Amino acid sequence: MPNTIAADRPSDTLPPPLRPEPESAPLRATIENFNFYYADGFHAIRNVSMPILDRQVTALIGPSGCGKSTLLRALNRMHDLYPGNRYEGRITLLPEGTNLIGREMDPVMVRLRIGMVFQKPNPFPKSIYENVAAGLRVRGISDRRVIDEAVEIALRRAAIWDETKDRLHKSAYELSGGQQQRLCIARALAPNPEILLLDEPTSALDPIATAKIEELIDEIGKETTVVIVTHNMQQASRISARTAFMYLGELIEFGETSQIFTNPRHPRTEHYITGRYG
Ligand SMILES: Nc1ncnc2c1ncn2[C@@H]1O[C@H](COP(=O)(O)OP(=O)(O)OP(=O)(O)O)[C@@H](O)[C@H]1O
Repeated sequence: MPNTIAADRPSDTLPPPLRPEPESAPLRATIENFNFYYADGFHAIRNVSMPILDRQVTALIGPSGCGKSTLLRALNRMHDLYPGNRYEGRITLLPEGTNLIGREMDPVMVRLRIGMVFQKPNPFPKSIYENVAAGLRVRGISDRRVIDEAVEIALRRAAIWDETKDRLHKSAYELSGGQQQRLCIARALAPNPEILLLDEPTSALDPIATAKIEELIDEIGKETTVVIVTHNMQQASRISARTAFMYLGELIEFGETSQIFTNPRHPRTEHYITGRYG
């Protein structure tokens, strides 16, 4: 029972985190020696380096409080909405090589390029159509035909076109929770984000709505780079190509999802996926 032996060891005798192996698959971004400090000085992310594969789904997993959401929110500079938070290191968007956390990079521009969907569906108090059109209007697109087309494409990609095409001008609040979350995914997809961030997008949904969103993420991930935070390990194993396991702000292990779940190399990863803590 190697698990038991490892679990009984004092934590400071466990091996150090494993550095990710070099990737041969095309990359959309790289995170290098990334540290994040909240305004109160708390060092929430500790020297994380990992790749983000192009047009694949990358899952961030780990016990509550390990820093998954903090890392995700760094990718679109959400932390800049609160003064005093501090980034260190580099997050490079490829192929152009822009440092997303560089001082010269306007956080508002980053948020326009990197879309995000939150845990609870949060449609605007507007029509279904206007929710999806909102991101296009912010980017200065006003041609009605262009917007009509983009709204339809985004609703189709979010697998909610059939349910909404006859009531596009009705309030988004008339949709069910699962439909509202698919609408939020459509809203995030409409401007063609370079990366789509999903922060536990199914945690407020029932199993049927969850299954629909998982199918959807699987499809979206074929064309768009997706990073998802999830507590649900079955979800991570079903929909992601790569998994990053975090613990106390550190990246303990990163690898192919099948390897992480069937043959984890670090004892902490093994303890987590076998349900020893979390
Ligand atoms: N605004 C903040 N100021 C200071 N510390 C914070 C702040 N927000 C989060 N933290 C701390 O940062 C650490 C990481 O939090 P984070 O929300 O990223 O974890 P998580 O892995 O996403 O957790 P969960 O799965 O519970 O959502 C936690 O210790 C948390 O208490």
